[in-house]
Amino acid sequence: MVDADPTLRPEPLPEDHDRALRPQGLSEFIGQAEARANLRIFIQSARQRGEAMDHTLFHGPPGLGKTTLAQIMARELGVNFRMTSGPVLAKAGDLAAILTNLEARDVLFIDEIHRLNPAVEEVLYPAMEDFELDLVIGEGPAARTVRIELQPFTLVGATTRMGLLTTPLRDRFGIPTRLHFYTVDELHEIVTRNARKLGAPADDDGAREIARRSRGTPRIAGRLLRRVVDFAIVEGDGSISRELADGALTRLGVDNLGLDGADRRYLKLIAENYAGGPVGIETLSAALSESRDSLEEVIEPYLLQQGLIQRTPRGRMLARKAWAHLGMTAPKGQNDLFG
Ligand SMILES: Nc1ncnc2c1ncn2[C@@H]1O[C@H](COP(=O)(O)OP(=O)(O)OP(=O)(O)O)[C@@H](O)[C@H]1O
Ligand SMILES: [Mg+2]
Repeated sequence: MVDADPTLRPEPLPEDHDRALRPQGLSEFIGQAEARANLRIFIQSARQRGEAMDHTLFHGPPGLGKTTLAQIMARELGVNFRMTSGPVLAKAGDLAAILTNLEARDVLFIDEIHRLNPAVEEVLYPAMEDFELDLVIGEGPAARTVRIELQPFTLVGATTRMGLLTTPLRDRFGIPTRLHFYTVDELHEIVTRNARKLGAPADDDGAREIARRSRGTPRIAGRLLRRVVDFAIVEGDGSISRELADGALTRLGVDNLGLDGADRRYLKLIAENYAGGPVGIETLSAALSESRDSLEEVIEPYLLQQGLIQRTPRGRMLARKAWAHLGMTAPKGQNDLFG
């Protein structure tokens, strides 16, 4: 991962904490039409009943708006937003401290909820189901359990790995919501709006060029836009045309499908060293010095969605489109597999 530009990966960077570009309400949130329409109903119903909204789980690849939607929910419900994450909650007591401080109907957001420690997860079950906390006080023979009543609250969980959630946890979410990659049109709208907010207007083709090369992901669109704005200010007239966007993105190593160095290295490895596959994920992970998790969570979802690779029981295989994209010819027999 030496030559990959880290600004192109969808992991949160400090600039995400700059809230300038984050949509504040459901009506400002572009895309995810189905999720948005359903949330609107559930939020309004909870408000009319004066009750805590049901627990909600957002799952999908990084950078699609899980955290943003959780914040929007709290704002639209008119309640406090409390945020923590699976790996941060080391002990049951850490979670208990947060739960006992919630006010009625608050939203508690737990990011990376698939990484909860099992002892912490145990505490969460009765809290989610009955708004109760069973705490063990003291140690040894003197230990006793006390039950604490909690205020009704809404747990919003987010995960990039739905498959790693335990069944009892998954079953306690009344509103499981899958987020999908954005269409180019949706990203086009997001880029156009954000370019205006950043004071560097993009024309239609300029915004579309950035949208096309953002891997279906608003976080990447935001990052690429900021870099293109830099080029527009320093080397252009401060506005974004297709030529300017294309030049800037190419210099950033983002190709015309939106793939960056890490994506291309993944594809090339399978092409050049494994004749197009199938090759196991552990082998790829070792050869690329990338964790299996980051291959599965960050790199592969978009390659799969684009039809560049396929997952088979025997491993990953390049699809015909990937050979064409790499400018290479598939070995004989390969094309028969992918019509
Ligand atoms: N629908 C949208 N419209 C405009 N901007 C969006 C939208 N969704 C997300 N964004 C922007 O994309 C960035 C990433 O969103 P967010 O942090 O919510 O993603 P996430 O799914 O929580 O990612 P992760 O899985 O890495 O935590 C934010 O800067 C946010 O402002
Ligand atoms: Mg997030």
